[in-house]
Amino acid sequence: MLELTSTAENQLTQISQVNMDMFIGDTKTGNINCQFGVNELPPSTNPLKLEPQFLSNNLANHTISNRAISNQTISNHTGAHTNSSTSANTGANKADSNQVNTDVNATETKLGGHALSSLSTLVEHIMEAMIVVDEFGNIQMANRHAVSLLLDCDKTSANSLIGQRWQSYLCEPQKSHYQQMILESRLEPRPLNHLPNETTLNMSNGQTIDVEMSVTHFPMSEPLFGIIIRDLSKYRAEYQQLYKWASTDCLTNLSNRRVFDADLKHHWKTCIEQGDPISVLIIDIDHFKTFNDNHGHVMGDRCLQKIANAIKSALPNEDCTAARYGGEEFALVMPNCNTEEVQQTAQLIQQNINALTYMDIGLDISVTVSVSQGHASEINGQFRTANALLCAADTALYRAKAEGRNRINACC
Ligand SMILES: Nc1nc2c(ncn2[C@@H]2O[C@H](COP(=O)(O)OP(=O)(O)OP(=O)(O)O)[C@@H](O)[C@H]2O)c(=O)[nH]1
Repeated sequence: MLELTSTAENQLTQISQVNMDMFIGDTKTGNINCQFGVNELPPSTNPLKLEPQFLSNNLANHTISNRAISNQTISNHTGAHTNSSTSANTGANKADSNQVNTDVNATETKLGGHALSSLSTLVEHIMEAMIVVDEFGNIQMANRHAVSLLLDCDKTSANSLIGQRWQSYLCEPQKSHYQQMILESRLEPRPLNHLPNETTLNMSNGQTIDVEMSVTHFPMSEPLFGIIIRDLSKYRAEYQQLYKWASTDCLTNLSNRRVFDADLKHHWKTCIEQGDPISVLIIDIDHFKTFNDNHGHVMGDRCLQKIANAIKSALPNEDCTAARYGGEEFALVMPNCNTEEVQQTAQLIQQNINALTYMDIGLDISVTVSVSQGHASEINGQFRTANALLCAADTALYRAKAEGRNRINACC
């Protein structure tokens, strides 16, 4: 467990204090009071309205300062970090280390280094992937969580990200969007700030990851943006698993009744609005109670799975939904399908099911199963609601049963 040194603790206190001052500002004038260092803008000057000359000079100094501060902060913590600068204890690097500390002192006075070093400490210790970018999107600070996420590597130093362009990790259209927002935030006092948004990032290994990203504008003498990135891959995978469980019939892997009802409602609305036909087909296994009684429920379950596969393989296109409607009953929503097309699908289903054998599940070659089917189609305003269409298909099925089973009946 990493312990904060007293210096780091002081720095964190300072940044919270400084940030409060910065964000609260002068309530009377509306100006943001920025009190970072003696050479910075006077408190009454809005730090975002800077002369270009000042910005570029400041940026150059600031870049040095961040690297130096980052190195200094890291070297403050003995042994806890794997960073190239931790080798500063060896003789060869001692001179560099001293030079770094001198740089820090020089630039701290100029830029209000307390706030920057506090920010650097915050970035280093926060338990989220965090980077800080300048107004051009150049990464000025990064922590190990950010390296692990963006570079997909736990062993690389946080410095590997420094100087890279944050935009290169973004996908379009977000890339252009942020580019524009960053540019605008430089021209006028409209800080780029937002709560966590879902987006997709390009990783250095060429893969993409779904993340949640928030951006916080730090109104320093030159704008800095703190970006916190949270990997959503794990939550996405969990969500997809939960969605599958909530929408699929676990025995047959077809959609469940909830999805059927939702799809019927959705497709009904779309087809009616566009003047397209829509059909419903209901399929019910004949004498399934007898099958169960003769062969047992376990075999009955295997039979349901085989019938579901036979139905699935007869679907004319991916827009159609095949669902287990209940017990031994299945239903299809078929958008953009007229009476002829639903009749053809029903015939294919009947052929597939009549051709099934059950030897693969250990039953005799003589065992067969048939289904009865009823369908109805909305073409020219026959039905007022989706439910009326469903009821008509059910009535057609009832007649198919009544007329002897193993047949297809169309609603007329
Ligand atoms: N094995 C198994 N059987 C089920 C499942 N769901 C419903 N059943 C059975 O399906 C049978 C349905 O029986 P009935 O409603 O009388 O219908 P049927 O015997 O197919 O007769 P008809 O529909 O009139 O041809 C019952 O025996 C239920 O136990 C299931 O998930 N697994």
